[in-house]
Amino acid sequence: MTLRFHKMHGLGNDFVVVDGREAPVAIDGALARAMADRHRGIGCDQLILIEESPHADVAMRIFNADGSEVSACGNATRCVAQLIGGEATISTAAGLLHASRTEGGISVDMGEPRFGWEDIPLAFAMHSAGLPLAWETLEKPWAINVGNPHVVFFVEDCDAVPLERLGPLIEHDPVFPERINVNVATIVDRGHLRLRVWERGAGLTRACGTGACATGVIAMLQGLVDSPVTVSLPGGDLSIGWAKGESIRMTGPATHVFSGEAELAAFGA
Ligand SMILES: N[C@H](CCC[C@H](N)C(=O)O)C(=O)O
Repeated sequence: MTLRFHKMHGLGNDFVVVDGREAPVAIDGALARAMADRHRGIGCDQLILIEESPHADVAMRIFNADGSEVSACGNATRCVAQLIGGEATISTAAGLLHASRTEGGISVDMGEPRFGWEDIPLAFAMHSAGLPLAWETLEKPWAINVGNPHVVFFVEDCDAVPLERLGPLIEHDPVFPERINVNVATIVDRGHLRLRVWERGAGLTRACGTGACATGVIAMLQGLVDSPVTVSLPGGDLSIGWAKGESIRMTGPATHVFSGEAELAAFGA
């Protein structure tokens, strides 16, 4: 079977997007892993499957490069919205997301954040204190769910953190039964922070939309930045806006690189 796909990225966080609306495709973790493989497959951080939805323009399923299926991906949400015209409601496992075209690219209402949840039994309410946990120099993280689970560490210089070593230790720590996305952030000023992310199931990425949402909200809750805040990731900038009781608003670019075809058999399917 021939598979059509779109290669896209959000600030270098790259995706293979398969539109299953025309020709339904059965994608499981093994196939996602094979397609995401940068040597034997097409290569991407996440594989994105678009499907029909009875209550939205489209449904979007998200598979990390390791084949794990997850419920939110901010950068991919902007890419899918752009692919289907810019204005879109997108149904995900984390809920119904609304996207619109703006001069900054694509804006997405990412839903309201949640603090403390079943995946992190030790999670404290955000206004009290960070979790009483530490991994070498990284300590007292803040836990937040923005459709997927994140911990956020505020550090003096996020570029100096050995995230390629500490990231997997934290991601796979048993305190996080669903694993975790790991964010290390440095406040620049009240309108700007820098961020690097070790993503659950994908490793170091050039950008993480939900990580920017998670970090921006916690920095606002801690009174460290105003809303909106510019989040500078290795791949570029996102704008994050939020106020208590409201949906997080993420704005940034979405890039279509090329479209292609591949035989499913090439991935061992
Ligand atoms: N690694 C994430 C999914 C992708 C998130 C990221 N690529 C984004 O743009 O939000 C997780 O396992 O929850």
